[in-house]
Amino acid sequence: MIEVCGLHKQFKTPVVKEGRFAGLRTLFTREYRMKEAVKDISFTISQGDFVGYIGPNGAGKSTTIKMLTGILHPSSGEVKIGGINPHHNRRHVAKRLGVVFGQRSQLWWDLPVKDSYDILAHMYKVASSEKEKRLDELGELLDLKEFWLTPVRKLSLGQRMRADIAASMLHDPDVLFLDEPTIGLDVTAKRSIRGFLKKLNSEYGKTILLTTHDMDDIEQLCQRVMVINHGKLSYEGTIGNLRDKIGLPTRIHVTFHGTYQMPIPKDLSLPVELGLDAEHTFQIVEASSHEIHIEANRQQVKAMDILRMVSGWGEVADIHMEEPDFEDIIHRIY
Ligand SMILES: Nc1ncnc2c1ncn2[C@@H]1O[C@H](COP(=O)(O)OP(=O)(O)OP(=O)(O)O)[C@@H](O)[C@H]1O
Repeated sequence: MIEVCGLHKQFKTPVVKEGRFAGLRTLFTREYRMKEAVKDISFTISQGDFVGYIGPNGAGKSTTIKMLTGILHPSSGEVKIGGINPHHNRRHVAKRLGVVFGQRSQLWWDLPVKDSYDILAHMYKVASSEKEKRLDELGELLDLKEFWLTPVRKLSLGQRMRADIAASMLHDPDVLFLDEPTIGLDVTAKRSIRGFLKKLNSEYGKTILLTTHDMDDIEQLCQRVMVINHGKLSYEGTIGNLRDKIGLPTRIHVTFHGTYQMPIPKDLSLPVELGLDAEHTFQIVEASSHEIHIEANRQQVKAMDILRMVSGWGEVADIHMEEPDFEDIIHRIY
């Protein structure tokens, strides 16, 4: 569905002079600096995939999305959406794409929301009956009707984002590029947008590429994640594999009925390392009269093996596993 091969983007910016008449001298300068925003990126996204595209500020995410939509021309490399190059046939590809830039609205600021939809439907040549049908459906799903006739500038951020997402769906595209659609939203607004995006993907089969700094968006929505850093892809795969790759420990909390007997003295200062054998080790990081907390790298030791061992120490009442926090994992790779 989306094929990206050896994508590069360089920006040429004038070197800004310092000192007196700097602006004027910069204007006439012939000195430029090259900025490589995207370096040799290749990936494929299949139909119906929901992929997260993450990376620190300035990593090259928006530049990539702009190249995918045909807004920016790559310095080299190729993009194909449904087999078509958006730079050779932008209009054709635009019909299949819905795009939301969370930081910038595509709606007309002073017009009521519905008027913006009329203009967009006209631009995309959506028939009137089809437009009404789609607006009915989107209005219902995104709860738009309460602010249908309100000018865009008077909407709350959450309402504006819902209105923008609906605008991107008016021509019923099969691919959606969403650049930070939950930025600045409160918990309830985020939940409502996530619920809608989940539905679009699972029930309507839309292919979605999502850029976000909110790791909950990624965890709750994406089957796959791509990490970009300094313009290069540094990881592509599932969130689970990313966890394993980074090797942050899983925390296992074991509660016993009554007391338990560890094979080490309880007054020993913790953490202490235990092992199934020399290579398969885990750590006891906390221990109280009825409870122990264990940290283990699940690539090295299976949780079941640990549980088998601790069940020999006493009667296990409850077990709770805490996977490493996704924010921490991402922090490690940035
Ligand atoms: N039009 C431009 N001219 C010059 N440099 C640019 C231009 N657009 C982006 N850049 C530079 O390219 C790099 C990548 O920018 P980009 O906006 O793609 O990052 P991003 O990953 O989307 O960041 P953020 O998370 O902050 O939105 C940055 O160093 C940015 O300053």
